[in-house]
Amino acid sequence: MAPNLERIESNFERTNRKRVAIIGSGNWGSAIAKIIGQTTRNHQDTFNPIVNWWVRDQKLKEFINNEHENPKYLPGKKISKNVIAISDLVETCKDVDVLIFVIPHQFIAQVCQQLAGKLKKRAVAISLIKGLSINPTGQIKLISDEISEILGIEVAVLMGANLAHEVADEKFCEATIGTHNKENNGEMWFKLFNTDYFRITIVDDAHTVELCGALKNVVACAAGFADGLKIGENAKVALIRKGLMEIIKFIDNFYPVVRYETIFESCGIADLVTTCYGGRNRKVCEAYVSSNKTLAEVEKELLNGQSAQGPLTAEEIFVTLKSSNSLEK
Ligand SMILES: NC(=O)c1ccc[n+]([C@@H]2O[C@H](COP(=O)([O-])OP(=O)(O)OC[C@H]3O[C@@H](n4cnc5c(N)ncnc54)[C@H](O)[C@@H]3O)[C@@H](O)[C@H]2O)c1
Ligand SMILES: O=P(O)(O)OC[C@H](O)CO
Repeated sequence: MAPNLERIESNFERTNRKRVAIIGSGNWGSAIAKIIGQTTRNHQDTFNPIVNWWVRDQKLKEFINNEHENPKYLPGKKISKNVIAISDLVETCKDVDVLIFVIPHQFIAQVCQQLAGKLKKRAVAISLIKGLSINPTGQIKLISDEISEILGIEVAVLMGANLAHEVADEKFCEATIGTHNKENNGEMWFKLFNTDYFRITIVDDAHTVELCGALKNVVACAAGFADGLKIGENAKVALIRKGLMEIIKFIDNFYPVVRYETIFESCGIADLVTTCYGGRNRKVCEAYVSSNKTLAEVEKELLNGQSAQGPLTAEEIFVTLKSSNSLEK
């Protein structure tokens, strides 16, 4: 660590300011690291500005700590020097008060299991992960619930119309934080994420926020198919509208907690629309339906190690619907 950073850190070690760790260094993880680098420096009354960042790959970690940029997942965007890449997961999260989970959803269980019993007692977390988990009997589980069960900590969620490359360019957007009780940590989450170009709204409706974020990826796949098949803009929008109705029906059925006003926040219709026009799920599914390649092949060719979450989520939902006899003939 550079000597000036050591000095800053030792000053803050003596205070109660919260230590933050980011778990995930992909496309969104890197855009978020850029924001958190800024907000923790801007709010040194609340946060220790030295942020731990889990970067699995050793070479990538070294490059990031020298150049302050993630060349694989977010090339050309500088991340502030107070965000320190660490390749050991447990070391990244040691003595940390606030954990930000931002990895593709298929890896969350194995990552959390490595951290079980090793976190600070009063740590809290937020999940930026858009996806679902499924248990052996075919029932879906929210990723935030999975994190909470494995680690025994409170978990909020952040979802929204947030294409990572636009956020990294500091183009204006909104995002929704879903909490279970915003009196608890709402102010802290706002300070940690809100900037002049990344505008946060907080709602006490974490389940709806998270389900909107996960389910819109499936509709985005359908939008990609529509583009690949060239069925026209009117038909594509009809599909998005019907997709939204399906999302609401699914939430009503499996998590009857839906608050309709939450659908009108950034996590709802806005994210659905942005993903169906500018997202990776759309792109991968358009290429898939226009070629003879498998989804895995097009994902590899187009995304360079990034992960489209929609196809996996579609599979998880299919299993859930089948096991609950909810599939329409
Ligand atoms: N990219 C976006 O525009 C965007 C925006 C909002 C939300 N999200 C959501 O954020 C989540 C993370 O997306 P992302 O874009 O940062 O990731 P990504 O799609 O770029 O995937 C790369 C990440 O996966 C990790 N990874 C690969 N193999 C792994 C393994 N075996 N174990 C653990 N981690 C592994 C890599 O280290 C890297 O952090 C997803 O749920 C996504 O839907 C993405
Ligand atoms: O690129 P996608 O399809 O994973 O979507 C990215 C974000 O979720 C858009 O908000």
